[in-house]
Order: sequence, then C-alpha cells, then structure tokens
Amino acid sequence: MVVTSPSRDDYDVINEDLVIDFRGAQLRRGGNSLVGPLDWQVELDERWVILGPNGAGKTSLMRMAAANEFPSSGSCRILGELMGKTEVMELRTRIGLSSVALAQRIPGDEKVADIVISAGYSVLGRWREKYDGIDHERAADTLEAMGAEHLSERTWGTLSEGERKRVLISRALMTDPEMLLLDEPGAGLDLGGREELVSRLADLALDPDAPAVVLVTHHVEEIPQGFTHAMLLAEGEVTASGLIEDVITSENLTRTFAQNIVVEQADDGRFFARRSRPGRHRRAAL
Ligand SMILES: Nc1ncnc2c1ncn2[C@@H]1O[C@H](COP(=O)(O)OP(=O)(O)OP(=O)(O)O)[C@@H](O)[C@H]1O
Repeated sequence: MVVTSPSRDDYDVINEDLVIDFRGAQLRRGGNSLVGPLDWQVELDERWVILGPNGAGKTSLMRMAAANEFPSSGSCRILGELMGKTEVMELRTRIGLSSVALAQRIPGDEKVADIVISAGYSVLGRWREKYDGIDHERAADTLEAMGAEHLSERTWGTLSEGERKRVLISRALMTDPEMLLLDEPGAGLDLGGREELVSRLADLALDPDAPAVVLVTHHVEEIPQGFTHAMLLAEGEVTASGLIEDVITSENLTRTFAQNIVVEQADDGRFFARRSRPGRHRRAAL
C-alpha cells in the first residue's frame, strides 16, 4: 500500500511485511531527476506492475529496488535493509532480477545451466565458486518451472529471444529470492512467446509461496492474472498507484500517456488497451 509522509520514527521500526519501503526516494543524474521523489511500499504477498511511457523512470525505479542504485535523496529500505547502511552484495542475492541490462552482459558462449546457477553468488558465469548438488537441483527446477529445462546445455548465443527471457527468469528464481524484479520480460517476444510468458508469470503470481513480484512492462496486455497492484509513472512522477483495478483505468492511462486510451478488462482478468478515435466510424460511413 502507498502511504503518505510517514514520520521518521515510523521508518526506524522495520515492518517485516514490507519488501520495499521507499520514502521520498529520488534518483538524480547531472542535475536531472530520473524518478521521484516518491513513496512506495510493497508487501510480501503483493504483485506489482509498473507502467509508463518511454523515459518515464521505470528502469531507474527498478535499479533502486534492485539495490543497484542508491537514492540521491530520500530513503530506500529493501527487504528490511536500509540502503547506505547495508552490504549490498549480500542483499542482491536475496533479490531475483531479470533485465535487459543483465541480458546484455551475458557472453554468447555462456552455458545456460551456468547462467542460472551462478546467481547464487550474484555473478555471471562460472569461475571458482563451489556449487553443491542441491544448487544443481535448484537450477534444474527453476529451468523446469519456466519450461526451459531442455536448454540447460545450450549456450546463450544460440537461444531465441523467448528462450532467453525464460532463462533469465529461471536465474532470477535460482536463489529462492524474497523479491522478484522483472524489467520488461516480454520485450521482443512474438504473440505466442508473450502469451506463454504471461501464463507462466500468472502461475507464479497466483502461487501463495512465490515471492513478491514487481514487473515493468509497456503493455497492459502483458499484465498476468494474479497481479494485485500497479503504479503508473510519467516524467519520473507517480500518476497513479494502488490496487490494480483502481489504477489501470482509461482515465489514468489517458493522463499518463497523454493520449485518449481506452482500457478494458476481460472476464479472465486480462487488460486490453487501445487509443480511442472518436468519430472514425461516423466519418467512414459518410
Ligand atoms: N545515467 C543516466 N544519466 C542521465 N540520464 C539518464 C541516465 N539513465 C537514465 N536517464 C534518463 O532518465 C530518464 C528515465 O530513464 P529510464 O530508463 O528509467 O526510463 P524508462 O521508463 O525505463 O524508459 P523506457 O520505457 O524507454 O525503457 C530518461 O529520460 C533517461 O534518458
């Protein structure tokens, strides 16, 4: 839930139900604000989607949530740890992350099984780390959960875009994370690949034992069933945030994307959006 301006005293008492607790968090570069200042609280059992136009600050927000950036001002508490007062390498092993930036750092000759298992050390690829049988089993299980077990001996460079996405999410799940951050997992997938991914993410979202999930996407069609909350961003600022049904509305999307957007929700809970073009049919009929 989003709360407004809590006192510092509240913040010093760690709320164990919160995986993310941002208070006035802002990320700035070169005098510009990339995102924030914003308040954001994510509870253990919540599944959030972040939407907004290109450049809205979604990835910047995720970088703070992944403990890859410290806030320039305000405070970020992640899994109970206060940024700036904690060992981030250790914290990162508790966070499952799938992002384009991570995908770009994987060498083409890296074996899929190694990409997944090396998440245990928050590194990419095998070097001198020691893994137990249980780690190998866990890697096989997470690949299987994403329907990618048959890829374990393949190299990264030989995978299709859809296969890569599934391997990245398997890696993100490897450490049994307390929070899963998925930055545009559907980008570049064809319709079948997107639907396959959305269905697997719905299974995850509906699993009561799964970690808290934050998903960044450009398309409301990619919001899996089971997602509970949403945040809309535009120009680094929150335009709407809260329960998904209250946030994913035509009015909020129109304001956020500065276009007349109509959104509909199907019986199965999936959202569909398009730009409305009033008068088009009438003109066509003339
Ligand atoms: N290191 C940086 N230095 C300066 N500006 C940056 C930096 N990183 C991002 N930005 C700018 O911050 C803004 C937000 O970027 P961000 O990548 O967070 O947006 P986004 O919502 O994820 O965009 P997209 O949907 O296009 O991926 C953009 O205007 C971007 O150009």
